[in-house]
Amino acid sequence: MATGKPFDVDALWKIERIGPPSLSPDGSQAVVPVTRYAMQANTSRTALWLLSTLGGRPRALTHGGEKDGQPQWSPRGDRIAFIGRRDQEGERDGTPQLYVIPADGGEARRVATVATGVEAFRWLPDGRRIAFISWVWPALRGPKAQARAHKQHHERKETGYATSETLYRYWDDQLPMGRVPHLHLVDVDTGRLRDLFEGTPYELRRAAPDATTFDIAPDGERIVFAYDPAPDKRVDGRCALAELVLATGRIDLIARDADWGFAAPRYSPDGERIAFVASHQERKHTMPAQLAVWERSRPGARTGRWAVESAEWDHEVQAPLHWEDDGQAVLFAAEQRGRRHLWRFDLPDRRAEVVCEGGWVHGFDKAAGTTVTLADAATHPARVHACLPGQAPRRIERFNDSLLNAHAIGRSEETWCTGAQGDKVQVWLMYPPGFDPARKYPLLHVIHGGPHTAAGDVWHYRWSAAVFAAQGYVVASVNYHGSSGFGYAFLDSITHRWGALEMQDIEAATEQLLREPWADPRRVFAAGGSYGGFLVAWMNGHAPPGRYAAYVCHAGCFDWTAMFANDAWSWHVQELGGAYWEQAAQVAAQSAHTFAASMATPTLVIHGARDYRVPDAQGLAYYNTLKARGVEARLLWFPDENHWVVKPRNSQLWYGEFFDWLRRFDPGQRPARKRRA
Ligand SMILES: CSCC[C@H](NC=O)C(=O)N[C@@H](Cc1ccccc1)C(=O)O
Repeated sequence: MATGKPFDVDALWKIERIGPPSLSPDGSQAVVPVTRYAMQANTSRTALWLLSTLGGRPRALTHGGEKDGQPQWSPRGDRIAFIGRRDQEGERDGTPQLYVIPADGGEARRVATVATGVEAFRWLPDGRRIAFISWVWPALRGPKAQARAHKQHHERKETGYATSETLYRYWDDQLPMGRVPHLHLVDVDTGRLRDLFEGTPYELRRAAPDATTFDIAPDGERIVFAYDPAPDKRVDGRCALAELVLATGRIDLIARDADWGFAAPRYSPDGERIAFVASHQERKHTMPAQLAVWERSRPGARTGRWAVESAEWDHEVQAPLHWEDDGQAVLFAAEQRGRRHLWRFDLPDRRAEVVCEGGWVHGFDKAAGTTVTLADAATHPARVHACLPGQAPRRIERFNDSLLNAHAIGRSEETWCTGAQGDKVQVWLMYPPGFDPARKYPLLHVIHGGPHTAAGDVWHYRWSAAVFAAQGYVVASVNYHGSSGFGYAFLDSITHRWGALEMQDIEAATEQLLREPWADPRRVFAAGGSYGGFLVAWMNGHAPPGRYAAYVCHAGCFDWTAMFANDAWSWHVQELGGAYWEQAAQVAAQSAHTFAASMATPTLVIHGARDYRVPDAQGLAYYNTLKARGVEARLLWFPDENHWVVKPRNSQLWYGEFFDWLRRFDPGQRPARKRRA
């Protein structure tokens, strides 16, 4: 018998969300950002916490910041740098800035005022300088000119955005007009700034450049970075690697191949090799990221050769990469059958082994033989574990234990069914707390997006299986054909034929689950976001009427032709097998809107106006189509949310509308509260 209160949206938002850890050089402490939300005020604050890997109690390092994020321990171990937006000496940060704080506590200090803001950074090995990313006007010289331009731009009265760029939006970001991401160097004690790309044609990739896009050599003399050499930057641009010599500013090409895309370079401990991820984009756009290593032709040389190391390993290597101290192996996370583990890839014998098992490993660090991981699972949010040499992993924080102990969370189970083409397809189930197979339960499919992502042993805030199950649903998440983590052939199997195999898999799971004694064929629902939203719209046009009692379509792709308005149009041209003006029939055959005439199942359509990945016109067109056809539909539209609903009060509304909608079409339940207008 499950004990505790039902796990609801309010409990979900009380969880303290832990971010990726950074270890002190001696491995004795980790620093993590922890975000707390206030539902009433609809706000959040992120503070930094120190976690002892040796057994001490967690300690708050910062308190004051609105959002103190991305903490990185300095190589000397004496201080921690982070990015925040704060008040200091009467000056309020207009853009995110770099701060340092003594590692044993004290006041945080702004390192410099960078008018154009700081995106991501890395310490240099001397512990006195930091390399960081800032978006700047490439033709201007010096921080003063940048500051003037930034002020002018900030104060302009016009709101229009004019561009001739191909890539001008990314997910929910409108890329800053006329600015590009440059690497900079700052002296932590003097605040002296230098734009390392000033006067060069170089810039980092424009699609969310982060700290994995560059690395600093162990001797502190060079920086390797990934950049797109094409004059016209695109979301699917193929990056090359180059190395900047700090003393002279010279930039040497490290690896460039028009057929390949490179990312996430990391120097080996001796600085003579660079590990990175490489994907053979020319062969196919779905080709996985593999582990590659570049090696100097002789010590200190500018030239070298690169080779793929993990070609025989049918997994996608996910950044960041981390060299083992002996230079013989590289650590990284990779998915496998609905879980994401931390792996160690041994270079001499090209073999991968799991070093920390998921759940889902979201972050890790390793120093002085100690590894820390940030990992969650379907039944609990992220936790931090430390693994000291020769010891079993040990949890080093208890941020959410008392909250979770007061609530009942259901059981999660990995099952399999026989899906499309006779292939085995994984299905994750989450049962309501106190599940009794002799009773009847509604079934709710929660369909993941991507399509090349996966559901699994992972905690979710926006699609919380724990919250859904607490309302009495058995939640099923099918890793349909196209999902990641099941090998390349499975991932690529849906290319140029979106919709068909995925739906066969979901239907196979429905069929199998309906054979369970607890299942009720009148109470089967399906909900999905983004590509999962596309699939529920597709199902609406293809599944026999009455098969599903109601759908929820969040940020769903409805019409692949109109999707040309999004930020990633060049990708889906490749996925669908052509552009709509060349392959009109092929594109239409994979588009949910083509089957509108068969859509008859009640649907709640949800969309955010600031979603540039799936523009809200997709959701509105779907909703309008259902209304025009006399199909019951409801629209939940957020003017201030993007692809995801991230504000506490909007999330509360989201879950409220979600459950109201399902209850309305559930013969086993009455609506919990009167429906709003
Ligand atoms: C490979 S195409 C889409 C890239 C991307 N995948 C990673 O998540 C994505 O944005 N997927 C969207 C849905 C979508 C699919 C195709 C084109 C645009 C958007 C998602 O499911 O989040």
